[in-house]
Parts: sequence; structure tokens; C-alpha cells
Amino acid sequence: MTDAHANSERSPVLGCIADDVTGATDLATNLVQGGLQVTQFLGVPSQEALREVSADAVVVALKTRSIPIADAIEESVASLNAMREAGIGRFYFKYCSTFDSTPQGNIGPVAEALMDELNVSQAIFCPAFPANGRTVYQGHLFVYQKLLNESGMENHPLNPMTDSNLIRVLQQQSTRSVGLIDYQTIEAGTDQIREELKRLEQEGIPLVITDSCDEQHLQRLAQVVADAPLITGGSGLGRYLGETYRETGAVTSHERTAVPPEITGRSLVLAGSCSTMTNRQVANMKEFAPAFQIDVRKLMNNSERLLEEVLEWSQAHDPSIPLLVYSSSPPETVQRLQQELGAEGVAESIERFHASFAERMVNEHGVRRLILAGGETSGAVVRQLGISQLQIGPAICPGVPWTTSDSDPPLALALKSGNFGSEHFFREALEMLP
Ligand SMILES: Nc1ncnc2c1ncn2[C@@H]1O[C@H](COP(=O)(O)OP(=O)(O)OP(=O)(O)O)[C@@H](O)[C@H]1O
Ligand SMILES: O=C(O)[C@@H](O)C(=O)CO
Repeated sequence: MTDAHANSERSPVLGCIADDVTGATDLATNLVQGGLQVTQFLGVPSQEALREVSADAVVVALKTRSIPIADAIEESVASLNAMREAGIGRFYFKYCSTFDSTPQGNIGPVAEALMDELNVSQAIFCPAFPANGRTVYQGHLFVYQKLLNESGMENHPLNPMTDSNLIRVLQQQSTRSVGLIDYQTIEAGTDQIREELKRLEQEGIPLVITDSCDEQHLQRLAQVVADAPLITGGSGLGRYLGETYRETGAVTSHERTAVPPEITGRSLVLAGSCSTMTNRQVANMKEFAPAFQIDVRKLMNNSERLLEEVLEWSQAHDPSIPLLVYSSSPPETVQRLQQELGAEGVAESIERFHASFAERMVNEHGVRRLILAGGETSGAVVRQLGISQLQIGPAICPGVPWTTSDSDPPLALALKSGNFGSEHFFREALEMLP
């Protein structure tokens, strides 16, 4: 036990920095499924908060995916340094399994800044998450059977992904050279992966995309990189760090079973993601629950009036019935609204609206169970609710757990990444609660 953790039963061996809040809970649930205890912070934690942590891993959720590069670097490095000061020595930079970014995007610059800070000469980039259909083959990212740029991600409202070649995408964002550990090497085994990483390093290639098509590939990669000072990737790799840490003795604690939050009260689903799957989930929930669609033009015209309208609507329903409020729309509608009203302004105003509505429903109307769809949407809402810490509960589907907030009153929160979950996700999530 280090001095920094004199108050806690166990000191974290891994510090994670996630570029959005749904991504953070995604990584946290994968780490938990791999047998680690995890504490998740929202925003850069204080030393005092870090000293209180009794967990094997800490996950810091930021909202840096789509902000200016300099700000994303500053917050990510601040998170890294806070965790280093608290005695943590290994780090994981978590970004989206669909590598959400633009050519000026933040993944490359943030990863390079973290490498500089930690003085590391090489880092892997492993976005694969096969449990959710994200695989990488010969450097190309697939979403199930489709290439990334034909998967619907080419229509993303903030980070349209128009190139599935990750070597090209990462190279455009980075100053260092990008290489590949290919499928054949991953198939060959851990020794070959280690040798290839060494060879690439000798050739002056510090940024390495890793092919990964299945769980065994991720397990092998985890064995190779578990002790590295810096890993970068989606959440899939996180699933296998626990077993490697236990094999090497880095973690010796007992595993605990994650239990659903025992929180009763009104249930609300807020959907701001416009992903293909969230649109289907919204359509599905409309079949069994009252639903209110946010009219974006009305919102841009007078958000206060719309807020009162939706509050009034929600009050007209029996509090025992879950409600759905959504801005999710198909790509054609999103494009039209963006052209008409300006993409950034629309996105921000909608996020603010979701956040204000959630705050009023929690503070004034008894909502205690909240399901949020979309990373940016969730980030805006949890920030407004002043939540700073989450305990990770059981998984609803791969990458989405129930969590319990540290707020007063505590909330049962499910933060769903846009494309995750089945069509029945909202019903499945609600049915897990007591
Ligand atoms: N009808 C709409 N028109 C235009 N933009 C919208 C609309 N509804 C929501 N948005 C904006 O689109 C963005 C959706 O991003 P968000 O991160 O919430 O979802 P996502 O990217 O699908 O999820 P994830 O990042 O978890 O994969 C938000 O900024 C949101 O405000
Ligand atoms: O990795 C993913 O796909 C998700 O955790 C995510 O980051 C979506 O915002």
C-alpha cells in the first residue's frame, strides 16, 4: 500500500482516461467483467477523492472527443498527472470503438501528449470490441459486416467517419509514424506480437494499430501490453487486463459481484444519440411508453417555452410509468437541421436542453432512474446533475452497465453509447431494476 492510499483497502494499479462518459462506463464494465473493482470519476478527480479510492482501477470520464485539440490535451494530461500523483503507474486512454474523430481529431494528439508526458516510445491503438461487432482487419475497422465508412458512422452528427483505414486516419492526426500489427501476427501468438512491436520500434514506428477480430486476439494483446505504461483503445481490450494482472500478481484482491442499484422512483429515458441503433431503440420504446419528441426548431426558437411544455407533458403521466424524451432523428433530418441552423449550435443547444430537463425532472419530479443514450448527451446531463462519481453495477448489454451515482439523492444511471444494445435495450434495462 502506498502512502497515497493509506485510507483505502486496495490501491489502483490502472488509471484510465476516457474521452466521453458512455465510453468510460463501457471501459469500466469491461474491467469489472474481467474481475477488477473499478471507481469511475466524472471530470478530473481531486487528490482527496483519489486517496479515498479502494479499487483496482480508476476511470476518469472526460468530454473531450469533439472539443478543440488543445483543450482535450490539457484535460487528458491533467487527469494523467492527478492519477500519477496518487501513485498509479499504468494508464489506458479510452476512445470510441468506431474511432470517432475527424482528420484534425483528438485521438492522435491526445495519445502523443500522454506518450510525451510518460516518456514512452511506443503505444498500441486497439479500438476493437468484437462483442459489439467492432473488429479490425489489416488496419481497417469493421462494424459487424460493414466497413466503418459504410456502417452509418459516415452520418454521425459530430464525428462523421468516412475512412475505415485507421492507419490513414491516425496518421493524419499525428506527428509520429503509424504502423500495424496485422492479423497474421496476432494469430501467430504473443511472442510474435512482442517481436513485431520491437521491430516496429527499431524502425521508428511509435504508433501501432493492432488488428483484432475476436476475443482471443484481445486476450493475447492484453498479455503483451498489460504492463505497458500506456495502452490506447476501445473497451474490448480492458476485458482481459484483470486476468493478466492476477496472473502476474499485480492484483491480488477478491472479485466481487456487481449488484443492480436498489433505487426506486420515477424512470426516465433521454435519447440524444442519432445513431442507427438508438433510433431503433426509440421506435421500440414508443410501443410501450409515452414518448415526447423534441422539436429542434421550436427548441432553437425558444428553449424555455419548450422546456415548460415537456415538463407539463411529463406531469400528465402516472409517475409509475417510464417516460421517453428524445431528439434522436434519422440522418436526413439531422443533416437538414444542421444545414439550416448550424451543426455546432444545434448539437450544443440540444445537449443543454436534455441537461436542463433531466435536472428539473430529478430535482422537482422524483426521477431516480435515468437512462441516457449518447456520449455527448450523457456528458452534458451528468455534468448538469453535478455527479462526480459512479459505482459500476451489472451489465445490461456488452459495454453498458447500471451504475449508482454519488449524488444526493443517489440515482440509478445507465449511460448507453449510441450504437450499443439491442432494439429492446430500454425495456431490458428497466426490467433489471427492483
Ligand atoms: N435531431 C438532432 N439534430 C441534430 N443534432 C442532434 C439531434 N439530436 C441530437 N443531436 C446531437 O447529436 C449529438 C449526438 O452525440 P451523442 O454523443 O450524444 O450520441 P452518439 O455519438 O450516437 O453516442 P456515442 O458517442 O455514445 O456513440 C449530440 O451533440 C446531440 O445534441
Ligand atoms: O467504444 C465505444 O464504442 C463506446 O464506448 C463509445 O465510446 C461511444 O461513445
